Amino acid sequence: MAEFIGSIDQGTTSSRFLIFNKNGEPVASHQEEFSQIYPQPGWHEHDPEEIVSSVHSCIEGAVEAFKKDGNSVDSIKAIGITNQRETTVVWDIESGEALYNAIVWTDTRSQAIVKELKSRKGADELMQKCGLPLSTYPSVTKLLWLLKNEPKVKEAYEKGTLAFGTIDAWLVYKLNGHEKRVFVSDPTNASRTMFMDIHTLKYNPELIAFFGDDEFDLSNIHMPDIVKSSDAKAYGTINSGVLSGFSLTGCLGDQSAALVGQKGFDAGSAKNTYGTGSFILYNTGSKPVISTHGLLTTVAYDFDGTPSYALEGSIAVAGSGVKFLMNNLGFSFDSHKITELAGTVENNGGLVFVTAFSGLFAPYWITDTQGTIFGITQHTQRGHIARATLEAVCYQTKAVLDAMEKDSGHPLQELKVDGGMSNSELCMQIQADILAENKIPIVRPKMRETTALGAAIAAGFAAGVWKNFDELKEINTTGQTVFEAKMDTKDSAKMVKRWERAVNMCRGWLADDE
Ligand SMILES: Nc1ncnc2c1ncn2[C@@H]1O[C@H](COP(=O)(O)OP(=O)(O)O)[C@@H](O)[C@H]1O
Ligand SMILES: O=P(O)(O)OC[C@H](O)CO
Repeated sequence: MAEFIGSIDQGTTSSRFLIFNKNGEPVASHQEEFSQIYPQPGWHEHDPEEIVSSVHSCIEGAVEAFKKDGNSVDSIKAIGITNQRETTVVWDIESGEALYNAIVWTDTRSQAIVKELKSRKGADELMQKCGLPLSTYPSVTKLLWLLKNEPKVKEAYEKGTLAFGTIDAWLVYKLNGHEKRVFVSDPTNASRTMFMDIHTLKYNPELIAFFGDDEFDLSNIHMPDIVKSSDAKAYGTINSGVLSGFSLTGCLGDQSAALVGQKGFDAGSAKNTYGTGSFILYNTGSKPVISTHGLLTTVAYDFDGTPSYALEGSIAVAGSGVKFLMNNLGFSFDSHKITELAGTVENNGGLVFVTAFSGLFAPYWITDTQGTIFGITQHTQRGHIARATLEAVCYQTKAVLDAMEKDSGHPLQELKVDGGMSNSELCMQIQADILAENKIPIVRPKMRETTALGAAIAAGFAAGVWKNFDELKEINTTGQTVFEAKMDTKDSAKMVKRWERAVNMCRGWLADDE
């Protein structure tokens, strides 16, 4: 009988469930968007219960389509999970009830907390221990904000019932059902909290102590056990719905999952996923490389207790810039149309849009700035703004790749791409043009659900559907599109220079008391 693997992909803007065959082809899928809550400037929340219900509903939708095609549910051998990372959920371990909305990775409300943490003794050593710089991005600063500002969270802390987890841990806990108390996280997710030692893949008591204070001892908070990304038992089973009783056997943060789905298993391979944000991961092999050029160190995957690591360039705004033009400025109702609009002009007309809605992440890490458009004249059209929005992510990608080259000492051979925004031919051509001097081809696979595929691979390994990387070699190799620079290197360099000038000019916009 044919074997299939299910994959839950819980992203920032939507949840999906896909069912893959052994050749890595999706045979059924269902996707649902859920509410984006922006209570104040810089704040971004999700309803944790809505996230769980959207996942259940995607499973029902995809399985229904799967059955309609004459397949039997019993042929689904395993289920994997992949998820938006850093997004923080707190709940009461006694009741299983969430105590606050999930604080999303993009949220910048913890800026004052970050500033205070930076002044603490030992702040300079954090990077060496956990691979992440202090910023509003990792989960820990969101957790601290919740402890200090939300009475229900403080109350649970005082009772000793406060549970903290990222979306993977929350989903696994809820899909298993509260009664079972399956409370686990994989290293690719746990490495984004700042509590995990990047060298040992275990919680580091020194890190946990660093973030505590006289009021809060963080070692008293329930945190998920860190287990391998591929594990036949640790993630439990789904307890309700059409896949009730089916095992969850793999879990990867979405960016790691995309690297796996792109089969970036060799040191030196790299991918960029242009989703809500854009995240470049460069496989560094079995040793963590601590960046000296503004990148993060993260776990690529840990299938068998011998982890692979990656250097990461995290860009906060990619597709969310496109959504901003649609939802806030009313440019269009469809992402695809934004690309069309960008194509109505020949170039950016002198416009640079620094899309620093959450400050600027890698490799700049500028916190005292906000989104800024430079170069508006009476010549400026909506098309220029659309184009500058696409270009912004491409410039940041170049800056990240240059940093990667410096950290690794090796120029990149090719950049594999995926994610919603990679559907835009224009955006991918702009990316190749902006990388003209680097001469890096952009390689886009035909099947672009690589994040979901990565989680399916993690789950499939534990269930014995695949046994090694060699068996995956042929998956998703036909029908790739390669984008190469068409722009003159000098023109490309001029554009990049103007971007860098804009980045420098937008520093310091936010005053200390803001
Ligand atoms: N043709 C397109 N041109 C530009 N942006 C696009 C296009 N198609 C999708 N997007 C953008 O991609 C994002 C969704 O990508 P996806 O990989 O599903 O993200 P996530 O996993 O973060 O939810 C949205 O922000 C959307 O606006
Ligand atoms: O939702 P995405 O695909 O932009 O990914 C979110 C990242 O995991 C945040 O670190």
